[in-house]
Amino acid sequence: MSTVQGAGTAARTPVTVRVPAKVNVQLAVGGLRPDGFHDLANVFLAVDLYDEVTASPAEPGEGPSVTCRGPDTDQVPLDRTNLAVRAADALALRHGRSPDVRLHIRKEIPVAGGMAGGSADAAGALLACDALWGTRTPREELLALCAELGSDVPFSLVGGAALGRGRGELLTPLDVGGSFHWVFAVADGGLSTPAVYRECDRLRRERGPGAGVDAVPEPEPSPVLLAALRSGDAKLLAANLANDLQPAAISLLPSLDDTLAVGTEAGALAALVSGSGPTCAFLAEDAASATEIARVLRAEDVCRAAHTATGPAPGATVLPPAE
Ligand SMILES: C[C@](O)(CO)[C@H](O)COP(=O)(O)OP(=O)(O)OC[C@H]1O[C@@H](n2ccc(N)nc2=O)[C@H](O)[C@@H]1O
Ligand SMILES: Nc1ncnc2c1ncn2[C@@H]1O[C@H](COP(=O)(O)OP(=O)(O)OP(=O)(O)O)[C@@H](O)[C@H]1O
Repeated sequence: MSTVQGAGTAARTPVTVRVPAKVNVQLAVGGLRPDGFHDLANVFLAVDLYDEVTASPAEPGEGPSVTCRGPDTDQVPLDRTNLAVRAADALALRHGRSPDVRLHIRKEIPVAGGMAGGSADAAGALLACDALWGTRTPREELLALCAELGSDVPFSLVGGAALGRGRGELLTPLDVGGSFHWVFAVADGGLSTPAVYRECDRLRRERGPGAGVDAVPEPEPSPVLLAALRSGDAKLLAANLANDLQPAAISLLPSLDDTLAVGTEAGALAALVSGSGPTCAFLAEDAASATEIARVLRAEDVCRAAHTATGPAPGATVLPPAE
């Protein structure tokens, strides 16, 4: 049996971790910071649309490799820049060991869709490699590694619902009093997150001095929105959904306006762009309404795919070994 020095026992069989997508029910974006990030009040909700990351043993010195299956995975890099590989590298460095692992990603989360797909894979790979290598990294250290890998990655690990401050990595868990029904309309192609933040700054600058990027207020979570989550009140949540990146995403991809309008016409309580987009999110009254909204979105041909999902969903979870 192989063991890792100063740590637990390494697994000889593959470890699979399931990780949820997210929707931002509030995304309040502050001014541009000197480090190139924006301060946020970011209210995350995890939904039950999942990627699965499997970590399998590799030969000593082989290093990390990754394969990926699912829609649009031709856009996912399979080299050292893949976020799952970067996570394996970061964990191995932390433990002073060689990052020998074969990673496989089963992808359901839209690629470059504003639903934290790459972040989910990073969180999944961290947890899967930690179990495979028996490195038993304390939760706080895993969260710190997640934050190094990306602003959304800590939330992918914890799931549920949380308020993200700072650049989104400083999390406070939130109580949720029920399950919310969603429909996600996946666009053809993706949007680059940095490009959407840049466009947000540009639009603010365009509004002129005094109203533009220099006069952005401190982002704050909405107390009414947090109360809606706590009570599980879908109508109250719908009335308070807000995404400061939405005008920027629509400016870069104007057809999103049509997608949002079609889902609203089909009976959604509210519609918004998910994070940096271009996936559009529709909050539905119940499961039947969600199914109907998804049907109409597909029939009207305003998206490449429409998925129903519910949230909150659990964060990254090690699955029991397959029989
Ligand atoms: C849009 C959201 O998905 C909402 O949850 C996130 O803010 C984006 O999180 P992410 O994809 O994990 O982003 P990161 O990998 O940390 O950063 C990518 C780029 O997005 C921009 N970025 C990201 C987060 C943030 N608070 N401010 C930013 O301006 C920066 O240009 C940064 O270089
Ligand atoms: N494992 C991965 N899965 C998907 N994309 C990845 C991965 N690793 C690296 N990438 C790169 O990251 C880019 C962003 O993809 P991702 O799916 O994370 O976007 P996103 O969901 O919009 O992110 P977020 O919502 O966190 O801003 C992709 O275009 C791809 O080049």
